[in-house]
Amino acid sequence: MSGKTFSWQKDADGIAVITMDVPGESMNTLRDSFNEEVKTVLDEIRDDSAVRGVVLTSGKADSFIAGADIGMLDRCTTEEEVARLSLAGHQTLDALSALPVPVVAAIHGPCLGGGLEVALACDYRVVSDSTKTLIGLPEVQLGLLPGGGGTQRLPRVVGVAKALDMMLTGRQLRPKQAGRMGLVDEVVPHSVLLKVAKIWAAKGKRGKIKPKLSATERALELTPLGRKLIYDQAAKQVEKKTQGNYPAPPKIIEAVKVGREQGRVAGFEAEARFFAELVMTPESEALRSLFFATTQMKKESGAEGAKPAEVNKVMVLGGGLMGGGIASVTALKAKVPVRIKDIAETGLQNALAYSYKQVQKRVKKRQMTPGQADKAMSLLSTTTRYQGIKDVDMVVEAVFEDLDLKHQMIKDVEAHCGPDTIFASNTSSLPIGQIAAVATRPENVIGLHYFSPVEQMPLVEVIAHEGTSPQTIATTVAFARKQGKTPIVVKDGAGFYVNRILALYMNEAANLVVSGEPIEALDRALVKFGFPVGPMTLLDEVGIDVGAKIAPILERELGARFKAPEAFDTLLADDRKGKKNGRGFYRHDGKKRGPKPVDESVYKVLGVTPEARLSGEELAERCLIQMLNEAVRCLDEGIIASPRDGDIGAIFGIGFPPFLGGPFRYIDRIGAAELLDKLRTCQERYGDRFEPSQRLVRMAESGDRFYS
Ligand SMILES: C[C@H](O)CC(=O)SCCNC(=O)CCNC(=O)[C@H](O)C(C)(C)COP(=O)(O)OP(=O)(O)OC[C@H]1O[C@@H](n2cnc3c(N)ncnc32)[C@H](O)[C@@H]1OP(=O)(O)O
Repeated sequence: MSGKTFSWQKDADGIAVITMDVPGESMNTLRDSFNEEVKTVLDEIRDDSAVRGVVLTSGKADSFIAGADIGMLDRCTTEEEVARLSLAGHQTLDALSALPVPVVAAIHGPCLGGGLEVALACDYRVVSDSTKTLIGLPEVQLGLLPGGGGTQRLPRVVGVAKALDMMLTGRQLRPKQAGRMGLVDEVVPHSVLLKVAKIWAAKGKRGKIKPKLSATERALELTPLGRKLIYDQAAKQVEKKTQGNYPAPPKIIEAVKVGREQGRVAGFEAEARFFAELVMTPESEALRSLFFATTQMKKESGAEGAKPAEVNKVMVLGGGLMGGGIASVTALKAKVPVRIKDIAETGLQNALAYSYKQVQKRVKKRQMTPGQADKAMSLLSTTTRYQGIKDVDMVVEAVFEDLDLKHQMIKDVEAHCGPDTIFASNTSSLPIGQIAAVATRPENVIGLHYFSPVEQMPLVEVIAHEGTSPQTIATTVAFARKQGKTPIVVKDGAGFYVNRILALYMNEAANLVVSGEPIEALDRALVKFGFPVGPMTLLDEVGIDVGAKIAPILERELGARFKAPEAFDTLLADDRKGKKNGRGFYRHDGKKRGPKPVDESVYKVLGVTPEARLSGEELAERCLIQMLNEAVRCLDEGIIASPRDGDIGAIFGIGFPPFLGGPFRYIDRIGAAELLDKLRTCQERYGDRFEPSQRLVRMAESGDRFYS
């Protein structure tokens, strides 16, 4: 990068406009090297007695500042180096604040992390009402705290409780939300942003900042005892949510507390120190790697050289939970017309109701206007017959896991749709090659595997069988992205990647329950390890019947290590399908929210007396090493193209603990030799399902790692 990032110009009214525009980059990010340049600009402005006010804006079309350059943080090797960066940033922003004239941030586009910290150092903030404008401190998602003064300045502007909420969740606010909170002073159309910012700049320096607080909030915020309640409550919630696995949230609370209770100097000093410590933690390193991985993946087409075709009309076959969800993200996210087909009217009504519920939620949260909701719903239509679909570009089938049924669908679609229509199957276990076997145009057949609940789960697996054309792959990948998903392209094979590694983990959990380990202890152990829910809760959610249906397919295609415990059949014989019929491992008949009690009668059905013999760590480890070993096998067999895809797939598809960076980063962290050792011990004790993969054996010998 060369050239200047900051320039300034004074207008006839004496308002100086500073423009930030990092040369050669699509987005502005903050770097250490800018401090000197900013200092020079501020000196020049201070020396110009004709300047009455300052507006700080971005020269980029659609971004203000997306935060500190994460790559710069990644290159730091010591805490001292990071602390120096943070303190230098504090000095620069203090100098901006200390200008004798009012300073206004004119914000359009992402204003995140260090970007918001810059804006907080200004006297006023004016933002565009564009959907591109996002305001927040997302550092916690990188395992960090705001290190540019955010932990100190935000509480002064919006109050301690709201500041903690923003920093602990990392959530990004829309302009109007930020306005309601008092974080920004005015929300205006983009076209008049600069003009309005200049009016604010002419108003004069702002006096003492007072957060907008309700009477109850004031009672809490303005007394030491009240604030103690806020800190304690936040700490309790953080512990519950993170199980102590993430080091950043407690540091965020501590930095706010030090600043509020011991004063400005102590607060800024604590922030820089904690920031430096956090950048060096393996948790932050893993979370930063996710940012780099997902950014890199956004640019990949899935098939080199192929250009995606436009998808202007979609059909979804099957109006069940998955079909309804797929139709919903197609209409609401991708904004593409979608026709749902089901043999039963009730299925269609349920699918429409699913989308209606989604839009209502958004309207309630003011993420959508009622007009936008109506428009989104108008993109959905239903049918019980193949009609009006000649021009659909993509058909996504989400019917039962039955090969004959899927074959029939391919024949129907080929008979009723055009020659280029893509047939995407949402099968979770059947190899796509087998589904495509009856197709006259197998190049149009592909797997597009969503996870439930579709609107929440960020991953999709795109599965190309041997005959899938590169164009079909590229179109499907681009379309999944339009639906707001992160696609990974995986090779064909039973269970693909995610369900394959999940199946062994779930089987092992079931084996542990069958051996008498208490259900809640097992779930607790894996939640403590960092999974969002335990395996038995997950099985109840997904459906014991679904697990039982997939298991034999995986065993037949992949071998005896996938043999599920016979317990599945025993449970089904007792009519236990999980949450869907209210009979599973847990009781589903009580209150809707909060933890459910274990249905003790399940032990009797399984013929076991529950007794905890293994520790939580041992329980978690036994399930986990099965998942890790199988992930390595998938890499070896080319099911996933890279450790990066395997890590993203496990985190976004299963909820593998993000702070560990995914199975492959985790293996690198503990060492292949250590994992091999654990697998061999289990193989001796429990059998060959624990046989280590060949690649792991080789890596343990050579000391190689997945990531350099
Ligand atoms: C001291 C401070 O407190 C510490 C910090 O500020 S840490 C950083 C906090 N900020 C963040 O976490 C925001 C990270 N960025 C994002 O979430 C998203 O990029 C975004 C919402 C801003 C935009 O998303 P989107 O429009 O999809 O664009 P996206 O493809 O992600 O990014 C565009 C480019 O900007 C880069 N970029 C965005 N934010 C960046 C950042 N903070 N650091 C480095 N690069 C960044 C991306 O790497 C990408 O670069 P490329 O074109 O060379 O590949």
